[in-house]
Amino acid sequence: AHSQHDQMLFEERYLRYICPLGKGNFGSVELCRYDPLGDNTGELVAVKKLQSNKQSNLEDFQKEVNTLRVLHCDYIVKYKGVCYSMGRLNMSLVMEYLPYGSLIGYLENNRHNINTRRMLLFASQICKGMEYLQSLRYVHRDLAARNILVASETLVKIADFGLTKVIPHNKEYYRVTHPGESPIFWYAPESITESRFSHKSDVWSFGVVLHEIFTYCDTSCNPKRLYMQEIGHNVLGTSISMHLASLLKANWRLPAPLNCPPKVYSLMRQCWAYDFDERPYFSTLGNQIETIIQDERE
Ligand SMILES: CCc1cc(O)ccc1-c1ccc2c(C(=O)Nc3ccc(C)nc3)n[nH]c2c1
Repeated sequence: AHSQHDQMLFEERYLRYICPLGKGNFGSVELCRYDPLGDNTGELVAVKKLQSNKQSNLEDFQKEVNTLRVLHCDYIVKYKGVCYSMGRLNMSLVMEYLPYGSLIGYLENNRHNINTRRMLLFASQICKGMEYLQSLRYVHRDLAARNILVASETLVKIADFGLTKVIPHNKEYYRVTHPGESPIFWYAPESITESRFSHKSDVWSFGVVLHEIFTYCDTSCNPKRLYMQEIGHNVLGTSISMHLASLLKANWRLPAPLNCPPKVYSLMRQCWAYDFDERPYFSTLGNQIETIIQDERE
């Protein structure tokens, strides 16, 4: 059991704003120091302010907190608590601060001293984090390098559970009614065409994350750009997602990244099996990655 202090309540008056951490994918996230002693010895935390306190946002926010509160895994960004301000009208989510930021920036800025083994280490950690999420019947639905944070030179963690859903016990998948702004270039075919999300659609997205890692998140060959080159930039008529779905149905896949070991590209292709039943589980993916790491060591 976890002691009560785990669900810490952060008092707004001790939460010192330092700087913005990025508008990006997480909503507006700020770096703060929680400094009750007022001597700058308090811990650094990442704080996401709840957008306008529209009732719907409040419910979504509460859902995100409830999702996060139960997650305890070395490869998932730790939930620290909430901060209420203006009475209980406004809420902020307080998470552990990861000092190296998103995996995208880290790979782009450090590509010259990141070798295949470190890339595979990151991949195996994401695999373990996803295996843990699945054990709780969570489907992440937005697994992408932008949602992976770097804790240290040898540790990455899965972040941003704003889209995570729990699969009902009597079903194998989650159907989304309001796809909203969808990251379709990370989506499995069944997610594009039927809004069907499952552990196996997360596996598809993991394959795209592998591709991002082995291209050092180079914007010149990111998934969206490669797919759009193939689809053609001046597509009219049917929506881009329909073009993408037919491209995948025709068995076109993202090409092997430069210098990507064949065994790693074969892992990606397994994740991109059109039929979700043929895609591997995160457990088998993790074992295959460990084996490749061993081979790289020899
Ligand atoms: C609170 C929002 C949230 C919500 C959720 O559900 C899961 C994770 C997070 C989250 C999002 C971002 C961060 C960050 C960071 O952005 N760190 C950094 C460090 C250095 C640089 C340059 N940029 C950036 N650290 N911990 C973070 C937790």
